[in-house]
Amino acid sequence: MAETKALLLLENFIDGKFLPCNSYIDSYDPSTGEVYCRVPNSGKDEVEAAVVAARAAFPAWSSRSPQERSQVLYQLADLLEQSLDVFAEAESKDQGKTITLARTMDIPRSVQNFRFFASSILHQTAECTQMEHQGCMHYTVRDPVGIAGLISPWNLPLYLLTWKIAPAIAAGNTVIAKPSELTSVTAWMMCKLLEKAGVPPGVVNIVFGTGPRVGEALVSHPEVPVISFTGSQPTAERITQLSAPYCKKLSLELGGKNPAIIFEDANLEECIPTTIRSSFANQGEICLCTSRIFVQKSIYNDFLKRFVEAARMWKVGIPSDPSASMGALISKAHLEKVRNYVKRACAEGAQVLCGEGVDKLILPPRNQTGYFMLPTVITDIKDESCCMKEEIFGPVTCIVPFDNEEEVIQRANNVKYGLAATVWSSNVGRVHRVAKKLQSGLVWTNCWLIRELNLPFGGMKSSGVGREGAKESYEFFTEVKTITIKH
Ligand SMILES: NC(=O)c1ccc[n+]([C@@H]2O[C@H](COP(=O)([O-])OP(=O)(O)OC[C@H]3O[C@@H](n4cnc5c(N)ncnc54)[C@H](O)[C@@H]3O)[C@@H](O)[C@H]2O)c1
Ligand SMILES: N/C(=C\C=C\C=O)C(=O)O
Repeated sequence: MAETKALLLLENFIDGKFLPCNSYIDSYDPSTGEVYCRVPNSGKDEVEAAVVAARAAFPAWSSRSPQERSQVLYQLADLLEQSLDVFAEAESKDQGKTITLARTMDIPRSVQNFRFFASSILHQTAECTQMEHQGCMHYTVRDPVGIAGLISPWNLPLYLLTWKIAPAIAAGNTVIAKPSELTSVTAWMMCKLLEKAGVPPGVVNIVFGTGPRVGEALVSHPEVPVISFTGSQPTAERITQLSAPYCKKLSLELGGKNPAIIFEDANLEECIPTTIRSSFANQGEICLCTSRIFVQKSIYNDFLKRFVEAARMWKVGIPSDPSASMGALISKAHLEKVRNYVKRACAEGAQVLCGEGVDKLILPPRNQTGYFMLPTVITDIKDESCCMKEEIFGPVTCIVPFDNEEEVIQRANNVKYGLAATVWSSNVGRVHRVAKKLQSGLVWTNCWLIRELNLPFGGMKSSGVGREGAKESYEFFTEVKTITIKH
């Protein structure tokens, strides 16, 4: 681990080698607000070097059998798992999330991403049809696209980066990945495992830095025909514009304004703790987090009281505290943005029942400059309010009453996003009916964030374009060809 003046110094990883950069940017520890790491401020030159390496590595890597590539992915998964604790500590320090979440979700899921695609690549099949009246058969073949550009956000750094790297290289592509400049450490640590896992130089290249500099250089490079992006909607718009002249293949996984719909026959013993988690896990910084809770009128007051009591028990603490439920938000700017939403809601006449501006946050002296915020519950708020329409991406959730099924479906759908929803009811017919009518790429009923990696993941409307999953990622990272044989 290279360090200068006690700061962690990251390097780009290109062609199997760690390379210094001409300039660096500061990266902050969200729990203290202090600079603790320096991240390469890469640009066009670094992307060019990565393209040269990825291009050279492509013929040999894409010619390997799926079985051979699969073995490499399994090796990488094992190595990552052997270092689970150090990766979890690094992710927690870099991102601000609790060590418990990093240890039980982020890093195990990163390991699982490699194992899952190591397995699923062995089970992909082609299509074949007959046209007997014309004496023809038709079949498809798939080939890796080439060099894939992978751009990921700061909220689930290694989890989301490996969710892209694993399917891309399993399908035979070589990749250039750009993690968020705010959370680059675990991606850099992973590079140290690649050689031992048997990943040849140039197959995985990682260039660090900001979106406008290195992200745009990657998206605009003519030799990178496929871009998989997870992040915000405004950035997706920019990426779409930049890649349009090259007709690039794009996968866009974007934000959400996710509703929870709670009917009067819901099992509140399960619903309340799960909805607390779906609202506040990872400081509310998960694209799938609930931020609008619709509760049927007959149980509204009871729900509100119990939910606020539970929110007050959701402990905010320093990320390394294993008993903390919530750590620090990602940055000072983001904390300000989230707080501003609460201020705007108050100005519109909404009530803040707990959290920001109501309860006192107690932190050790060293962490008082960190980016912490209490879980915040807002009510008496109109559906048209910015807090009910825009993605806040922080520990803020709004609770409103509803009368009936038809009304709540219409209100839940009345936002530009369509990523994830939860429905709580013990009436099986209603659960199916409502799930079908929601404009949402994912609907969890009587649960949240139970992931089946085989099935399509992604959003409708402004929440994205395309899906990720066993079949979907394979199709995205390959080009299909239809061959007709006349006999
Ligand atoms: N749907 C999903 O699966 C999913 C998952 C996680 C996060 N998200 C969304 O991501 C957002 C939060 O992440 P964020 O703040 O890091 O998003 P962001 O769009 O600011 O950044 C995401 C990535 O894009 C890069 N980037 C920024 N500008 C760029 C540009 N002009 N060209 C190329 N790359 C650029 C960033 O450096 C970063 O690596 C939220 O909207 C959240 O909902 C969606
Ligand atoms: N892509 C996935 C989750 C995204 C979360 C966003 O913050 C996944 O579980 O595969």
